[in-house]
Amino acid sequence: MLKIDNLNFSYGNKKILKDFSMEVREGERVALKGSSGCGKSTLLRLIAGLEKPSIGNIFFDNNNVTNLPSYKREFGYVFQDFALFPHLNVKKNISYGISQYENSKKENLLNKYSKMLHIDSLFNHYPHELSGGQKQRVALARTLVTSPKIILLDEVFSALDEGLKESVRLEILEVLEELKITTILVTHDSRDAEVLCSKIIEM
Ligand SMILES: Nc1ncnc2c1ncn2[C@@H]1O[C@H](COP(=O)(O)OP(=O)(O)OP(=O)(O)O)[C@@H](O)[C@H]1O
Repeated sequence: MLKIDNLNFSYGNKKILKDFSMEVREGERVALKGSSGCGKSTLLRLIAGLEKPSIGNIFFDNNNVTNLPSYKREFGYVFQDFALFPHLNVKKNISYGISQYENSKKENLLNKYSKMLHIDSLFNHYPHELSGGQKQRVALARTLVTSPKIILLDEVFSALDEGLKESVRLEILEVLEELKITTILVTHDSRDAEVLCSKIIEM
């Protein structure tokens, strides 16, 4: 369903990706692993449409989306640092991307994903009042309410304490399995890849 075909990308004259190809089937969860600086986040940015390849194509459901702007791809991207809006409470952070929806639809989505991720009691809190694991779940909920066709997770566990990581991984796994959402996870941690993904691609 997602096909990356012969992608090349450089920052200036520094080559980051050379003839990179991969395929991800619908509902599959794939981990991209590799050493620091090998281009994992860059590949996610290319898939999301935040960067454009110099050569190569990205196909989604047999459509060439290489030149499609990011918002038209409808892929969800959860950043490493979660990038929550500090001046908005949890409820407003989560509903940010669906503010144009009518109220009942918005409330339904908000409630569904907040319950699923156990953050429905935190609606009035602000990001600085949340733990790392709570911030991560808010960031995930904010992306999931938009019903993305694919979810791109960039090192989303790396900011968490070791003691918390495993339980958060398992919780997130449960949600992704329930939704059967196609997922691409960037990580340098083998355990993230083992727990969450059925396929691991070494870059
Ligand atoms: N905006 C940029 N301008 C120039 N070079 C960049 C830019 N962003 C990243 N790079 C470089 O591109 C290379 C790939 O970066 P990228 O963030 O994709 O790596 P990564 O595999 O995700 O690394 P990490 O595991 O450390 O997050 C690195 O050498 C990085 O320094």
